[in-house]
Amino acid sequence: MTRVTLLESIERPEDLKRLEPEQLPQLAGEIRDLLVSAVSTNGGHLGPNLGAVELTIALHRVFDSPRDRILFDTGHQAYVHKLLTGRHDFGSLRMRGGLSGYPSQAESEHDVIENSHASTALSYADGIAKAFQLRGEGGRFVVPFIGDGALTGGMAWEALNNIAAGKDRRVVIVVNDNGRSYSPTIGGLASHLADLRMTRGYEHALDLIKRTVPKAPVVGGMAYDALHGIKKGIKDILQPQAMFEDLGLKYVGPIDGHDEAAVEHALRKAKAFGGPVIVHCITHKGHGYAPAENDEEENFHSPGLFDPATGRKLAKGGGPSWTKIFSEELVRIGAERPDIVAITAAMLHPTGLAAFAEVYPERTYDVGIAEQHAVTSAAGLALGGMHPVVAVYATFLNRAFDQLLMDVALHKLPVTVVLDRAGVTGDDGPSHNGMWDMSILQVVPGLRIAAPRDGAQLTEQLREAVEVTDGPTVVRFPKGPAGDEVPAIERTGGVDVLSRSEGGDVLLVAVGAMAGTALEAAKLIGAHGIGVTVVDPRWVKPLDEKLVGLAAEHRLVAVVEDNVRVGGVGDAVARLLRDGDVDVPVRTFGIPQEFLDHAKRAQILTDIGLTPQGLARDITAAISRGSVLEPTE
Ligand SMILES: Cc1ncc(C[n+]2csc(CCOP(=O)(O)OP(=O)(O)O)c2C)c(N)n1
Ligand SMILES: CC(=O)[C@@H](O)[C@H](O)COP(=O)(O)O
Ligand SMILES: [Mg+2]
Repeated sequence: MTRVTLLESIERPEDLKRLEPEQLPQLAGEIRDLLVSAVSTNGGHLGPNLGAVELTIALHRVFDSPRDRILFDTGHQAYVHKLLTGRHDFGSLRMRGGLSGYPSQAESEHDVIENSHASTALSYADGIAKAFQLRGEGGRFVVPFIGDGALTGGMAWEALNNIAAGKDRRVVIVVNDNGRSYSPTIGGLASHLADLRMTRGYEHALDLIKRTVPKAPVVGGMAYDALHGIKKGIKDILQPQAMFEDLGLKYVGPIDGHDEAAVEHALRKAKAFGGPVIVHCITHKGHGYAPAENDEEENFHSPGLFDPATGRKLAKGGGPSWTKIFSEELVRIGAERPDIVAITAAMLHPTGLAAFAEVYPERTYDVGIAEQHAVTSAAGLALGGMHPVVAVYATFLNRAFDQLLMDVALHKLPVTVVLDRAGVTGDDGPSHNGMWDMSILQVVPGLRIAAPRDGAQLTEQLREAVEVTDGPTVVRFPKGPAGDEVPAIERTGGVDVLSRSEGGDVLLVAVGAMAGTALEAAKLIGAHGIGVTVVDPRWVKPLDEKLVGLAAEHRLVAVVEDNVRVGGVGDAVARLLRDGDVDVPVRTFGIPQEFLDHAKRAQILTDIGLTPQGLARDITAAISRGSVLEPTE
């Protein structure tokens, strides 16, 4: 007879509410064991979820999801929420068809925000609270759960400004303050939160007073006045939450976020307040699993596969990653160029800037989860004579499009943006794929885009990019190992010819890291007697005019890119040929115009035909029919 664990008995939040307080530590332990086991085999986020166990238990015991809406900012810390709302199959975590690593409306009525981009939850909360009020449902609570890192994002402060204006809207903001994004959270807000953390005794002192006041013999108003005076004194001396209260937000805290009873007590106080409240909880990222608790190198935020017994990470294999190659080359460039400075948006290690920061700490800036500020502060640095390198994941650049367009490109400033995780990333779900950059950036006047095909080209094109002085440059590459070098047989203008074959049927334009796939596809197509020439444009904006002459020698141009087809490099090639009066049909092979469900990168590339076999099949079909298959969008 297998012992039914407490967790197995919880299918709905109501089951959780029925547990006795003394059962909750056992439940928390079971949850932590499951989190370590599941993430060690499937990947995902461990530190953030280990730190959110007691908080999430308390949230679901105090509030009534889904009547009350509990929102998770960024969503990477929602595994406990999933477990407490009946989703226990964590063996399927991040697998195709299995549990998403983020909230998913398709999975549960308890889930709201699917977007993994940080700093959005408070804006959603403001909107939902307004809707509740307009619909006469003002008694429902909206409970955004936001990390200290996400709180450094500008949207969060835009939202706080608006939430504070809704005095009678039931918004209970839970700040999960573990002092870290990946790295320790930076900036003035972080130090203010740290001040709040330093007054941990503040809330206990107040609670102590409250607990003693009813018991104190009532000797007229004197006792109350005396105690009230002590409370006011404590507030004046210890009260550091002026910032929030000056915004018009009631502040409760700081609370020990691993003391489930204390969190429940604070949440019930906040619930009773009847207006917008901030409940500031102090937690420890990785709490309850030693290897994740002492995570100075940010290894357990999103650890990949590891041995749960020791915490030792399992080797990923496959040779140096694109990120590592970029990281090492930037250090070399930094030694030659004192004007080079590096900027990260709270992702120093994941974007490979840690090595540069190690050598040039005074030339490295972590601006918090604030991509918009990162880009416009880079414009400022460029105006001051520096050449900033802003390293972000491609999907997060969407946040800073206007800043790149109007603060950098309009002023023709020398800023280099390095986009890691460009293209399909896969198991972090639809909002993490870096699949839009080569489309949205097409419209930025004067901006240049490099898509290196291998590590050697990454170092070469990064150097070319930082040499540009009359406008922004972008260098984009995918997640994971850079793989083998892909040599060119010749360079014509700025275009590298990777393979030629007789017959001149197809000009296959391979964009960036798709070069290896394109060469394999060319071999498969060649077996059908179809001549394929494979070229790498290297810089995909602006495109090199040499492509016009090369296209004119062929019957079909096929463009392969790890980007959405709409408005991508394929469309730019078609425009180039039209402008050059070359009437050769162009077929684009890329990512369809849809949000991609989570799965492994390889699975998704297979689904969308971006494999040697898929490309050979589709290109052969196109050339055989002699037709132009318009991109189906
Ligand atoms: C706009 C944006 N930039 C960067 C990221 C990458 N990212 C994911 S989680 C994270 C740190 C979040 O820190 P915090 O909000 O404090 O949550 P914690 O992990 O500490 O629980 C970052 C920077 C993101 N999700 N969204
Ligand atoms: C939630 C988030 O934005 C990141 O933590 C994301 O999971 C990145 O994962 P990789 O660094 O493994 O690409
Ligand atoms: Mg944090």
